[in-house]
Amino acid sequence: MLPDRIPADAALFLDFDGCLVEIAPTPDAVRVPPELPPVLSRLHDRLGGAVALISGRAAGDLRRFLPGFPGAVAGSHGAELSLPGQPVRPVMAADGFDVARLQDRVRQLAAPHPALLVEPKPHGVVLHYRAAPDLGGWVTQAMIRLAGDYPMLALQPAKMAVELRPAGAGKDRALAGLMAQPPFAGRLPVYAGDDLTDEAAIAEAQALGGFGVKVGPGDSAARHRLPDPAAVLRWLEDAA
Ligand SMILES: O=P(O)(O)OC[C@H]1O[C@H](O[C@H]2O[C@H](CO)[C@@H](O)[C@H](O)[C@H]2O)[C@H](O)[C@@H](O)[C@@H]1O
Repeated sequence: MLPDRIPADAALFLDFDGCLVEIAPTPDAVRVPPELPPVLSRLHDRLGGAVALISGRAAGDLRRFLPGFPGAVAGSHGAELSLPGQPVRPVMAADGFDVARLQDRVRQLAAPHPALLVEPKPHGVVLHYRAAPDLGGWVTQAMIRLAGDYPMLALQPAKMAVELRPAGAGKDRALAGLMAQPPFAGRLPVYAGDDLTDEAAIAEAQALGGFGVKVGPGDSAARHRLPDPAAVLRWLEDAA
């Protein structure tokens, strides 16, 4: 079912890849539609500043793609927070391991397979197999084995990728944390996202009396659905 117009008392939480931008062959190849930044700015004004991005991406990465975005950004699945005008800060960095060493170990794993792509993150690492889908099973097993050495990290399957991220992080916790503070507190949480990692945040938004919007195909607990990022943009434009 298509979502209604975004209510004026909404707190709007948006995923990035697959929701605001189409999935691309590599993380750096995504294209931000030119209409998107002004629409996000207008919505930010209209909703009293209660618009945030909640993404698996590093927060700095998101600020680079949307440099003028005036709202809050929760990055690395909520392990980092970037409030407007403030530097990115860790919310729950996983302690007790050397992140550079972990990233080196993943690079070594990937070395025999040049089509694999290693994406280092401030608190973890992603191994992408979009350019070699046949290696998906191998990547998953290799990352599961590696995860055994890192109890403070959680294995996060994603679209054509497997990630190790801080075990305590989660988009649901990021949403709950923002909803506890101004300008989000007291508003109706609305969360839109396309991936498995978004389901916890969709459930959290709905548990707090709001609603979730699943973008694209696949099972979801969301009450509403939009087919793709182009439809998300139209939905945002209608309310901006
Ligand atoms: O939470 P999101 O904003 O949806 O971010 C999830 C992950 O997105 C990126 O990877 C995915 O998108 C890439 C670009 O379209 C694609 O090439 C890749 O196959 C997808 O898995 C990003 O690179 C990750 O860090 C995010 O966790």
